[in-house]
Amino acid sequence: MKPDLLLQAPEVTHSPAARLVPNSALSIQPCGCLLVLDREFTRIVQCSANTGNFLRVAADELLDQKPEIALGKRLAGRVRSELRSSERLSGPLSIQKDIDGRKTRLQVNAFRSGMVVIVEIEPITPLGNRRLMGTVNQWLTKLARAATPGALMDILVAGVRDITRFDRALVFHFDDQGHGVCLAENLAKGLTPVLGQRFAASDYPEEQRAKFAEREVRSIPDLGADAVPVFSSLEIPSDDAGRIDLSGTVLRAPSRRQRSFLDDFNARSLLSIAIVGQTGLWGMVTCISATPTPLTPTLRDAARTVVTMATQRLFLLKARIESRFLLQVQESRDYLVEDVKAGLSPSAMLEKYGNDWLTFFRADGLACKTKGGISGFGVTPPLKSIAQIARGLEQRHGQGVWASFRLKDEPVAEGIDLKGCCGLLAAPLPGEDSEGWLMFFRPECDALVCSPASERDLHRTFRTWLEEVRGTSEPWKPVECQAAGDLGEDIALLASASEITRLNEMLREEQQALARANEKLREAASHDSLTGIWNRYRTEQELDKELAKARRHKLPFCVLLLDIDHFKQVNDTWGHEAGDELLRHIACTVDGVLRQEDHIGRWGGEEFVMVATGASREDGVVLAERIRTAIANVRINQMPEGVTASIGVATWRPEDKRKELVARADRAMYAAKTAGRNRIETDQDL
Ligand SMILES: Nc1nc2c(ncn2[C@@H]2O[C@H](COP(=O)(O)OP(=O)(O)OP(=O)(O)O)[C@@H](O)[C@H]2O)c(=O)[nH]1
Repeated sequence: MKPDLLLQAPEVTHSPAARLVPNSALSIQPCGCLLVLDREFTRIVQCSANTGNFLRVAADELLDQKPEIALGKRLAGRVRSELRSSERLSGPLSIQKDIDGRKTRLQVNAFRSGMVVIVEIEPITPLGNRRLMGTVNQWLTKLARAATPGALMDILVAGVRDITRFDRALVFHFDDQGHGVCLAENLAKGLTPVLGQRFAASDYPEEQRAKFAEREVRSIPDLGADAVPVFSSLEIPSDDAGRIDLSGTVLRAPSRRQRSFLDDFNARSLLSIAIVGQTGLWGMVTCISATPTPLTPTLRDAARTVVTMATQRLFLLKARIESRFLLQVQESRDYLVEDVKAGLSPSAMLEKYGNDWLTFFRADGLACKTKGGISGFGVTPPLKSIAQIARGLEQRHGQGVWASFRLKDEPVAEGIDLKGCCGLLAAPLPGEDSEGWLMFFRPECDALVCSPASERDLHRTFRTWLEEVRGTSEPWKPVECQAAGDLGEDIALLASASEITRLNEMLREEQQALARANEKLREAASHDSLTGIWNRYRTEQELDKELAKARRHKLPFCVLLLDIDHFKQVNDTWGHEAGDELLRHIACTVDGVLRQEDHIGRWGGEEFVMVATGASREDGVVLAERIRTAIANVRINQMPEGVTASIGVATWRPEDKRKELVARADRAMYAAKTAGRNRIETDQDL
């Protein structure tokens, strides 16, 4: 038999009762009936066995006939013309039939599925005195006012349950890996909550999720009701049996997976409505009851309207959260511009912004690796591990933002101590020869931390999920990766500015050290290391300056040469160190006696030279006397007795050179020594 035979019903002009051959692959729920027509909508090629209950025409009378027999001329014409230009009716149509003596409205839906058109027919049962419009409006208003996704979900489950009267309404969300979690729940008193319940992606495989996202609504009013077979008038070869896809109709019989899901909850009826985002199935609203719960299409559509509205609001709120997040990061970036100017270091930057960034990026730890080093903030792997990961990223990954929520399985982290960090978002710090990274770390997923109260609470799916996701963190959102990349660019600027500041700082310090060394050298070249006063070289320079000044301005000045008396005995008696100490004290004492413009220098050993500018011989003698008296009063700890000094005073003569002037002072000093020491002599007679 040709494979497309089932679609090619034989031409039948009268309406003899057709032979009923059940299609073993197809069955539906008894709450409605189903017609399968050829693609031109001219022949009923298959139909459910229960058409008589709804359409007043038995299945064998419908098979191979025109759709008008079942739907009436007007409705059939309308369906035919709408399906000429689209895949499905723009909205449900309705017809009225006399069923058991009562006028009953039937909702008719039709859509193309492969090579056939499927028509589903369900009775619209009256709502009694329920005012559905008002109820739906009230929930839509509440949804429109929800300020957070969490509040929105709570309103959604309350609303859907209020409309459908199921025992329990739940919102499940699928994460990027397809793992599910129950985010919101509204349930009748006495039922055990399943809020927070997780289940593994494998429990609801990708393919089924994708299909559900397309058809959006699944309704099983009574799991226990006998399935109704679908008939054809011809034997359908087993290869062709499943060629008609009923997954698009709300009437299809429950699958094994749905049965086991409902068994897990001890439930008898189900309504699921998909929450579909731009990237596919985000989650679903699922209602379940322990008893059969008939749901007229009107109520089902009302629940769907509420879910559709909630879906739009949810994505709006999420978009707002994302844009608030980006704004917060942008604000930090604006501040960073100032920090770049101020030369803030990366570690200071982490101190300044660390807490904010951890909150924005929902991370526990943060690290910044630059050429200058690694700084960490919050809970991170050890700095050594961070350096290893950074090296791995450079070698294996190159430039660009890199993220993982299962770090331990990544080659870049192989054999590295991660200290429990499971997620890493790494943004490169771009630069000429950059080796820098900004890294955010996340711990193991929160849900793994909560341990179930008992083994019984370890629901099968939760246990599977636990096995699948152990060692993973919350995944990183694309918007977080984008923001981290932007932040990385600014931090790269900050890091290089800080590096320049650091180098400048080093340069300045080196310059200062050099200046200090030079100063010391200069000091050493002109000062006596023991007493700190001028040395002989510097004193000679001063003498030359004074001689030139005297010659130019005819201004007299005196040179006093001082020699401590019996200094050898001081050393011999009190030790050399006491001698040094005494020399320091004498230098300091004499310096204190001199006027501001006069100078003292160490001439050698225990000899000192004083230059008294603008001083006459008499002035020189007075000064020498003051110095002699001051020295006689000097005492140091180690030496109770004082010392005396002999001073020679020489006065400038116009023909003087330095040597002659000092020689006269020296001779005068020797004269003082010879005359008995502790006295003053001048060069008057020399
Ligand atoms: N402690 C100490 N002693 C010094 C220093 N420079 C020179 N002397 C000592 O000073 C002493 C000078 O001795 P002399 O030149 O014999 O003269 P004097 O003992 O002072 O006797 P008169 O000058 O004749 O009164 C020597 O013993 C030197 O070793 C010094 O920097 N520290």
